[in-house]
Amino acid sequence: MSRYNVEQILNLANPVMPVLAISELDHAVPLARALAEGGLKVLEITLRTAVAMDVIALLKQQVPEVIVGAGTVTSVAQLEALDRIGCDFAISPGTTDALLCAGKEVSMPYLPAIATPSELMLGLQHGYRHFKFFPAETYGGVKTLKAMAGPFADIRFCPTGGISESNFEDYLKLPNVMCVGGSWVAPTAMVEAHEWSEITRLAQQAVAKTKR
Ligand SMILES: O=C(O)C(=O)C[C@H](O)[C@H](O)COP(=O)(O)O
Repeated sequence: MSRYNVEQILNLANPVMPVLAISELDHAVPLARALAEGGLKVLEITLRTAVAMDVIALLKQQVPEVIVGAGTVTSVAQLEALDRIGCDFAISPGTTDALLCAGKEVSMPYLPAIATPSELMLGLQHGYRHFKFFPAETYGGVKTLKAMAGPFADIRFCPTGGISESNFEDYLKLPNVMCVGGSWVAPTAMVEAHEWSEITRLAQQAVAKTKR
């Protein structure tokens, strides 16, 4: 059983859930520690790299202060494999009927993504109340989320995709947004150059901005 439910995870992720595509296993621990030190403790490890599953298992073992989630979950087989290795939560960039069903059976929280009202309504039918909104900027960003708050007032979102230091605060002002997701707090060039203290600074900057 995961330590947290989806509501707690999204609350703890505020203001930003770093979206990470880690290509070298050696980067995982220092990167997670750098982000945690900066105040960002809920991480989305995308399954876009060959080592992603190993990264998740390693972080679960060695960095207990972070909450380790998986992103880019596109199949039920992946969801079940993540559950077996004790991942804390799973996120998809979209969803399918099969994933919505399987997400209710696994022991960790599953966050499906939507981009339209019809996709949202399919998720509602399956009992979901929290969604990733992806790709946020391309699908109307803040304006779309404001429109969704009319018919779907009690639904909460984690918008992701195209969000950066320059616009994340606009999203966090919305009552239906619990946190945003973004890769800007851990740029690939900084990770490759092992600039861990710079990454801590980016994380601190995001946290400080939202406390003003
Ligand atoms: O891989 C996934 O599962 C995704 O859902 C995509 C990521 O969340 C976005 O690619 C992050 O967006 P950026 O912050 O614009 O880089």
